[in-house]
Amino acid sequence: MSGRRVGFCLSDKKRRRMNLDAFAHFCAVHGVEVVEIDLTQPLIPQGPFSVIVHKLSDLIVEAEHDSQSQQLLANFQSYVSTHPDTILLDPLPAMSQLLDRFASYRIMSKLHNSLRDWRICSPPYLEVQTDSDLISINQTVTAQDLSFPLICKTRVAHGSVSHEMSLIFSASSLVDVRPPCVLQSFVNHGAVLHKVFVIGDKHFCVERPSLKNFPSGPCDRKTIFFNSHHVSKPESSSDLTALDEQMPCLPPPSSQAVAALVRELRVQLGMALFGVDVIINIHTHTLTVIDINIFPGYEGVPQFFSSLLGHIKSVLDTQMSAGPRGPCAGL
Ligand SMILES: Nc1ncnc2c1ncn2[C@@H]1O[C@H](COP(=O)(O)OP(=O)(O)OP(=O)(O)O)[C@@H](O)[C@H]1O
Ligand SMILES: O=P(O)(O)O[C@H]1[C@H](O)[C@H](O)[C@H](OP(=O)(O)O)[C@@H](OP(=O)(O)O)[C@@H]1O
Ligand SMILES: [Mg+2]
Repeated sequence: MSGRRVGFCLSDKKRRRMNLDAFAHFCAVHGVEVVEIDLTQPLIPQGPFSVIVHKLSDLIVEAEHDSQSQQLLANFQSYVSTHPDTILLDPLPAMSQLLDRFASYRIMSKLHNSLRDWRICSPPYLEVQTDSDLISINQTVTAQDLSFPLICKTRVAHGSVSHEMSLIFSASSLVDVRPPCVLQSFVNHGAVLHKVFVIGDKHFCVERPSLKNFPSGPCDRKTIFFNSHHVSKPESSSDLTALDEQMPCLPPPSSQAVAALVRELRVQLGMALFGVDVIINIHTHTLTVIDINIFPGYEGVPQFFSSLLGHIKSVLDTQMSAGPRGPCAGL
């Protein structure tokens, strides 16, 4: 596939985490040139690009309050809009919806209906927008059928702040809620998380440590504050992830149900590179979706490089057979 230049726009952290240098070598062997895009420089001289793979989540979040980030993002958006034949993985509007847990949790809550046959759901949750929402929050928790413990997550879904969470065990501890955030019913799942990593029409399931079970219902226990990156990384191990009592092993999620979930989310999100966090309810064995991530780490997926290059080739082949057209989404 000669003459194909794939631009990458990643933070330094993400570039190191995905080992972009190694991916560039892998692609070069297969006749694809990988180019790192410098957003601080004019983009046109750096192009042209057949595909741009990016994770601009940090920049989009920073652009909310930083003029320099706003300018960098505007430059990128201007380049993309004036180069409709450059395929974006993934489209910025699709990515932006997953930066906001209010938006991503609305998508998750619809899965209950669209995937009813597969008994897939997501936990009841509550959007807490402002401090004034806290005045009636106890009544709202009850009215929205949430059950203690509750897990409290920031509205912002990506970036270092987004992983600071808390477990709230009773109404009296709702004073620990810091809006804007979501409150989600905690679902006992035996301290096992199933990460579903999606790359185009492929997906890979990876088991990870997870929060242990807690007694259902309100209890007089102090709020637990934790960072999710200390709970569900491959090496995570703490009092929070060690079960207090033995329990029978749960069956893994059905591969057909996971495939149905991925198919539905690919359509709902209009994205190719995302992760879905799934747990199995220990009481109902229901497949429960608790989180969706933009361009995750794909740790534990040895096929990541070949799958990503395969997807890049497939979207280019599709574009080639369709001929030049307007703004392209990298679906
Ligand atoms: N509703 C829930 N019920 C039970 N456990 C939960 C629930 N929500 C989150 N958790 C636990 O908290 C961990 C972090 O939650 P979540 O994935 O929403 O955070 P995150 O910061 O978006 O994580 P990441 O971005 O690393 O995927 C999960 O891996 C799981 O162990
Ligand atoms: O934009 P951020 O840093 O929040 O993206 C995170 C993402 O939310 C997930 O935490 C990823 O972890 P996995 O879901 O386990 O892949 C992180 O990937 P990692 O390679 O940095 O652990 C992203 O950074
Ligand atoms: Mg998660």
